[in-house]
Amino acid sequence: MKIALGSDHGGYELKETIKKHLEEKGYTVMDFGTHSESSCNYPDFALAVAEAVAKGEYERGILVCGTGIGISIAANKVPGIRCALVSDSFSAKATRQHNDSNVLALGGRVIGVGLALELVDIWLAEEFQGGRHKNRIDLIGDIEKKYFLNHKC
Ligand SMILES: O=C[C@H](O)[C@H](O)[C@H](O)COP(=O)(O)O
Repeated sequence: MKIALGSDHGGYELKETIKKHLEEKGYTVMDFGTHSESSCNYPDFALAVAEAVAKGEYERGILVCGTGIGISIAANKVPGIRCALVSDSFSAKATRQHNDSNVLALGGRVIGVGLALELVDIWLAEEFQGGRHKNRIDLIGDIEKKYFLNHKC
């Protein structure tokens, strides 16, 4: 599985730890930055990762900012992106099973490394259940069509 990673300065340290963890597990990882703890703007990295996932260049994306909130809000503006901000294992599992989330957002200033890596592993392993959940994903797609009719990545 090919995974796109991104963060701002608030998520930089955790993003680096996640990158090492995923590489050790044999995943192909592309780091879209940021590449230091210097202050930067999370929408830039959300856009880069979200577009790469929306275009199908990467199967999943993982984004980290201080809280995970800003970067998830920004990623969810890209049509086709279902970015889930997660800080517990039940939600990590459920958002794959029910929402078919294709981007995971984490808060580097919120959760510890141990929990973050556990959430990443759960989220990457879990499958979408389809069925009634597929209908709801299609309804989300309808909302995108209503507002982004002329948009192309
Ligand atoms: O939702 C936004 C993120 O948590 C950012 O990482 C945060 O706002 C950055 O804050 P600061 O510029 O004060 O480090």
